[in-house]
Amino acid sequence: MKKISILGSTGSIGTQTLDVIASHPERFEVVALTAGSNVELLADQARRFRPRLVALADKSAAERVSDLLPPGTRIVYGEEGIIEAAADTGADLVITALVGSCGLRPTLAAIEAGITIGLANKETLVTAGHLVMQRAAEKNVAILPVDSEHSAIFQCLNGETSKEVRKIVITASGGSFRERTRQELEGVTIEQALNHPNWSMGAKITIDSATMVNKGLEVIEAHWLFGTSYDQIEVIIHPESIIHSFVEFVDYSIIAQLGLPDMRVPIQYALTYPERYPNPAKPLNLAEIGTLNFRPMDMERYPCMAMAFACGRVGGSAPTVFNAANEVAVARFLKGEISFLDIERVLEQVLERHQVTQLADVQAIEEMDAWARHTASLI
Ligand SMILES: NC(=O)C1=CN([C@@H]2O[C@H](COP(=O)(O)OP(=O)(O)OC[C@H]3O[C@@H](n4cnc5c(N)ncnc54)[C@H](OP(=O)(O)O)[C@@H]3O)[C@@H](O)[C@H]2O)C=CC1
Ligand SMILES: CC(=O)[C@@H](O)[C@H](O)COP(=O)(O)O
Ligand SMILES: [Mn+2]
Repeated sequence: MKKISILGSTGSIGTQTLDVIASHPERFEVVALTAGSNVELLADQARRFRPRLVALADKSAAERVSDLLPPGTRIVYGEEGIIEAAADTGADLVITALVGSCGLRPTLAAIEAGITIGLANKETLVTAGHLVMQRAAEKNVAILPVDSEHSAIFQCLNGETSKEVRKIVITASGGSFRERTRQELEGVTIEQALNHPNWSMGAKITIDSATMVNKGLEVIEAHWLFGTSYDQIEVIIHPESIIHSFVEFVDYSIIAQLGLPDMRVPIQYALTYPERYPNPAKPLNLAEIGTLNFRPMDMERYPCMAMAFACGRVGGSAPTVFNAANEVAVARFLKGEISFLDIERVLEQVLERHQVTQLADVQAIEEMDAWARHTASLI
């Protein structure tokens, strides 16, 4: 039995991870589950999967959950609690499905404990890719991608080295507003922005998809996961989200990974790697789909894509600032404080005020993250 800890079990990735686990009860044991504040769903999951420990970010939520849990379940809270769930419950694999850079310390703690990471929480790699990848290499810890594009690239590479790769091509759906011009983005609503054409996901990543920040974060994530230079990473729009990404090798062979847009496929691959098992998802029928479409990325239509590439290339503190400012801008948009187009204005203005520096440790990352959040909250 592989022992699994899920950070963010009540979210979109977390619940789908439990879905996959439930379809292979003989292979997996859930040892820890964590949530922000969703007491009812976490308690329900705990009654079903019987983890040794549950953690809630929110202390009052942790107090409320105790009556709802099976006897003997340990309850912890706060960042320390999430870290305990990541590193101290005997897990073989931690699925990091928290949203935002709050995933950084728990991920590093799991790496310190020598636990394999199934990484959905891309913000962790964007904000501190150099620290995470260096420590994972030193501790000989595998970081298995859960993000659909990165799982695709990982499967296409299949162990081939970066010197054989000509380029990595990440596909983008184009998001909720892909058929709109920039002028038509004025006045779009939260509800419209949350209506992703292909994927059902948490609110933050759905907005990121609409602004194309998601793809920008994924470019930086790919750089760290696969050691690819930014010149070797390309993004194209593929509205059907059937090809999840592809790799072109030096001999111009292209290997792609295809499937219906269902996160249970990449989630399961991380859970069972290096093996493959039947999946609760549906098979892809290309004859039924008939046509797949592609168009080039338009950096003027999607300026956040250009900003992300620039931040990745500059390196140092730039991706940390880009990520933190975006987290605040998206939260403000979702609260109705700023408009959709203001998200990119906030990003531009925070980056303009930022002077790039090197961030040597987690404390430096967190200080820069706090500066960017504060600045983004004032624009
Ligand atoms: N959803 C998807 O299909 C995909 C997601 N990803 C990435 O996976 C990650 C998770 O995304 P998604 O599942 O959509 O997000 P959701 O918003 O659906 O879920 C987030 C999870 O994190 C918990 N959480 C939120 N804030 C905190 C906090 N401050 N401290 C501790 N826990 C917290 C939530 O708890 P609660 O429920 O209590 O609020 C919930 O369990 C993101 O990084 C995203 O970019 C990548 C590829 C696809
Ligand atoms: C499912 C997944 O991995 C998301 O990151 C998805 O890629 C979002 O789609 P787009 O950002 O391409 O719209
Ligand atoms: Mn993705």
